[in-house]
Formats: sequence, structure tokens, C-alpha cells
Amino acid sequence: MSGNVFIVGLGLIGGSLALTIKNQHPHAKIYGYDVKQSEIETASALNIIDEKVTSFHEGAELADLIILSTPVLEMEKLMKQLSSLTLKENVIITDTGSTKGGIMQLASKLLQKEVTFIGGHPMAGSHKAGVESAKVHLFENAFYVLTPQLSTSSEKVEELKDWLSGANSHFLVLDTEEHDYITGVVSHFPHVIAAGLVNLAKKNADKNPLISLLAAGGFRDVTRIASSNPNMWKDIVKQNRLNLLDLIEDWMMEMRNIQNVLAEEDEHAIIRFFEEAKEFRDSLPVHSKGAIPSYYDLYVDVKDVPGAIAGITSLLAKQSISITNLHILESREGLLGVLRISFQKDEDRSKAQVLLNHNNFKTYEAA
Ligand SMILES: NC(=O)C1=CN([C@@H]2O[C@H](COP(=O)(O)OP(=O)(O)OC[C@H]3O[C@@H](n4cnc5c(N)ncnc54)[C@H](O)[C@@H]3O)[C@@H](O)[C@H]2O)C=CC1
Ligand SMILES: O=C(O)C(=O)Cc1ccc(O)cc1
Repeated sequence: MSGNVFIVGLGLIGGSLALTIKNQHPHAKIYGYDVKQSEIETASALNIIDEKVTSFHEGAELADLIILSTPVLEMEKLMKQLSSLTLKENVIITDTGSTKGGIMQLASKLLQKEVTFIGGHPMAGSHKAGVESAKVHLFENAFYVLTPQLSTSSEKVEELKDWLSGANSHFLVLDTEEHDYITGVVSHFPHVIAAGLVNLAKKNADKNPLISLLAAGGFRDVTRIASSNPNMWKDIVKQNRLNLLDLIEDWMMEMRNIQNVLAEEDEHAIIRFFEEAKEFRDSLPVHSKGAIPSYYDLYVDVKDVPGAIAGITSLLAKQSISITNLHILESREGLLGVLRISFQKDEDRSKAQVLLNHNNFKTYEAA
């Protein structure tokens, strides 16, 4: 496709979408705007955008596709501005926000009937922020929720899917309320709990410094998302607060239940508590990216000798296999350690496994 695409908010998500659109539609012209001039400059230097725009108005009025990718409460202010601009006749406006209720309400209240607004939520990302973390493959295999208005034609929805086809995501059309309820359960509430767990550990670490030293392994795994951008999450939890308030009530009941069975030392009930969680967790699909995307992990036995890890990373680099994370799970002097390498794509993990096995490393897909 060709035309002018205007990305507002040149962060992780806006930058990654710019890359996927340019990759799929090389004739499209990508215009970018951000309140932070530094982000515009970085996006331009990294060739993530073709043209820098000095005001929101300027970009909006020349665009065929407008993508709002700022924190969700900022988007609401931008929607108000959009309602007073002269936009192109066939423009499509979409957003990338993690909540859909507020923006969809504003779209139906503010925008003229002829303007197409289709809510969007690429359900993949990371705890990192900023355009320098943008990646063309970020949304691959992830779900990409669309929430069209009732009045939106299926042709317009298809046109937006065409624009976004380079993301290689699975599109899912959802009702706004359903979207906010589901993402509340599987994404927003887990972020609240992760932050709560870390805050709890911090309070205890003030009493005993060994807590910080030993807060590794599983603790780091379940709390990775507590390193997410606080400002972005402030907006998300404010927007989805009614669902979150209900979930907090349910959670308190869950905790009250485990508190009672522990107090009573009811072994059967304690086993049931863990069993129920394990059964459901083990039944979840492993290869699809959910709201909190999994990375494709590969475990490698490594000898505790100088240069062992560098040897592995240089093998991968020579084959241009990119990794998203490295973590030493176990390393004791003179013994084998286990290195966990995370990849963004299953395909990269498979290539790495073949390569490392060929070079006599022992690898596993599960720890
Ligand atoms: N980070 C993630 O993993 C995901 C985030 N989202 C959603 O996507 C949106 C963007 O998130 P990220 O890219 O992660 O955040 P980010 O913090 O990396 O980027 C947001 C950018 O918006 C800019 N900005 C803020 N207010 C602005 C305004 N009024 N006008 C122009 N630019 C403005 C900021 O300067 C920043 O560069 C958020 O609504 C978030 O809820 C959706 C899926 C995943
Ligand atoms: O860091 C992670 O894994 C995330 O949870 C990414 C994420 C953040 C916000 C979303 O709306 C969807 C996905």
C-alpha cells in the first residue's frame, strides 16, 4: 500500500509499528511526532520514520492512516484535538492503547461520522520503553485486537489489517468491554501483583539485606513486568479501574482462602490450591504469545570456564541470530552451569539449537 502514515508517540510500540509498516509497504511515507524532540531525532536517525513532524496538527492533516501510540490518557487529549482538525476524507485512525473503553467512548462522542476510528491493541511488547527498543518482529505471532465501532464498514477494517499485515499478528475483533475485562485479568492485574510482590520484598529487604541478594530465579521471573514504565501503567490502571477493583476483591478472597487453610494446616486444601493452579497453567497454550508475551527460551549447559558464555554468544552473532536476554541460572565453581537464552522468535530458537548442538553444546527447551 502507499500513502502517508502518521505515528504519534515514538516509543517502543509506535516505533515497532513504523518498522513493520515500512517493511511491508516500502512506498508508504512514515511521518512521526512525539512530545519529546529527542525521540523524534532518535527515530529519524534510526530510519524508523521518513519525515519528522513539528506539530500534531501538521501530521494529522496530511495522513491517510493515523496511529496514536502514547500512554492511554494522553490519547484522549489527542482525540479531542483531532475532532477540531480538517482530516483527509478517507483517513483511518487507530490506536495501540492497552485499554479500549475510554478511547472508544471518545471516538463515538467526538469524531465526525465520516471519520473512521478503529481501536487497536497489539498484545505484545516488553517492560522496556522508548524508540531505541523498537523491533520489526515485536508483534510476530501475537494477538492484535481490533475494536471497530458498530458503524465501521468491514472494508475499512480490512484496509487497516492490510496496513498492519507486516506485523504478522493474529487479528482478533473484540467488543470493547470484553477486551478490557480480559486484559484486566491476564495483563493489567498481573502487573499490579508483580509490583505488589516487589514492594513487599523491598519492605522486607529494609529489615534483612540478604533478601536482595537471594531474590533471584523464580522471583525475578514472576516480577519481570514490575520493571515496566510507571507512567504508562498509571494510565492503564486508571482507565481499567472498575475491572481491577473487582479483581482485587477476588484476589483478597483467594488470599483469605490460602490464609485459612494454612492456619488450619489443611494439607489437602493446600495441595488443591497448588494443583488447581498447576493444572490450568500447564493447559495454557505455549506457542502463542498472550497479553504478557513469553519469550522462546533455550537452556544450554555451560562449563564454568572463562569465555564459555562469550563463545556461545559469538557463535549466535556470527549467524545473525538475535537474542533478547541471557541469564545464568546456576553456576558453581568447577561444575556445569545452565545458561538461559531468550529469543523473540521460535524460529531463532530452533536455529540456535541446531547451531549449538552442532558445536557440541547440550541444549534443552525446558529447564
Ligand atoms: N509497552 C508495551 O509492552 C505495550 C504498550 N501498549 C500501549 O501502547 C502505548 C505506547 O506504549 P509504549 O510505546 O510502550 O510507551 P513508550 O513510553 O515507549 O512511548 C510512548 C511515547 O509517547 C510519547 N508521548 C507522550 N505523550 C504524548 C503526546 N501528547 N503527544 C505525542 N507523544 C507523546 C512519549 O514521549 C513516548 O515517547 C501505550 O498506550 C501502551 O498502553 C500496548 C501494547 C504493549
Ligand atoms: O512486558 C510484558 O511482557 C508485557 O506485559 C507487555 C505488554 C504490556 C502492555 C500490553 O498492553 C500488552 C503487553
